Amino acid sequence: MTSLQVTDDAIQQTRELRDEFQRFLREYEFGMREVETKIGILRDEFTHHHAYNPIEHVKSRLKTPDSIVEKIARKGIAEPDFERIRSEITDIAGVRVTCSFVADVYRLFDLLTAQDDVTVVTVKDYIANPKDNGYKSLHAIIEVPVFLSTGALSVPVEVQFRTIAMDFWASLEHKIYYKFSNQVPSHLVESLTDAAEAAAELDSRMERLHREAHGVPQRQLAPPPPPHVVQV
Ligand SMILES: Nc1nc2c(ncn2[C@@H]2O[C@H](COP(=O)(O)OP(=O)(O)OP(=O)(O)O)[C@@H](O)[C@H]2O)c(=O)[nH]1
Ligand SMILES: Nc1ncnc2c1ncn2[C@@H]1O[C@H](COP(=O)(O)OP(=O)(O)OP(=O)(O)O)[C@@H](O)[C@H]1O
Repeated sequence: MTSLQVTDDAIQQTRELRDEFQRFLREYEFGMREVETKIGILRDEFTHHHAYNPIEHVKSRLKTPDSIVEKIARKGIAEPDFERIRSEITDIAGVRVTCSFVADVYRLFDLLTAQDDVTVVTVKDYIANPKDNGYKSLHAIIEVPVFLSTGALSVPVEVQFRTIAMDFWASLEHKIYYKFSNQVPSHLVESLTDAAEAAAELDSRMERLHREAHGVPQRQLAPPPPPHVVQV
């Protein structure tokens, strides 16, 4: 049996790499918390001043080290260092905002991205342009400042805005793909696409109902995205 010789130097280097990785992830956690705070303030302000809460729920997640490593491999990043990972993987910090209605999705997006300290990096409007499988959501990579003892840092955060119906569909679709290890039988793929249409129809009906009940003028459904939205 061969014995593994681990030198003190190697142990020290491994510890330093671990510490650096933890520091790296912490920056994203801080960025995520900044965005959570911004969304929380918008929700509270809406609730108090407009007697209406456009947000159903907010879910945040920090990508796990395993998921980061898997994505590095998938993207074919040959010699990953922290700088490379920072520039290539922009969804290490993620916040998902689930809204009641499609109009609220765009309203929240506008209110968040109009803030002075928020920089919009990319926007993918999968509501105006759903994916072939029927996936709908509005995605934005934004950068927010984080103030550390060493100075200010700009941290990218992926924010996904969607309705409850879109969220329900996406979560089921994700589970089905996981269950079949991405080899989903074609009849299920078709059913999922049909279900996405049914979810979109439900969104429209619920929004119409809501507007009628509150005496709000009906809007043209499937509105043109705001001018600063980059189409996919
Ligand atoms: N359930 C489900 N989620 C999706 C789908 N497409 C995108 N998403 C979610 O949205 C995230 C980002 O998707 P995109 O904005 O299209 O990003 P991308 O083109 O995959 O680019 P990378 O993030 O660089 O891989 C994914 O990590 C998922 O969380 C889909 O078809 N089904
Ligand atoms: N921006 C986000 N906000 C909140 N949750 C998210 C966000 N993006 C993904 N998630 C959720 O986090 C969980 C794990 O995601 P993970 O980082 O492993 O993969 P992913 O981001 O969905 O995909 P990929 O690795 O292709 O980017 C899943 O349940 C996913 O729905």
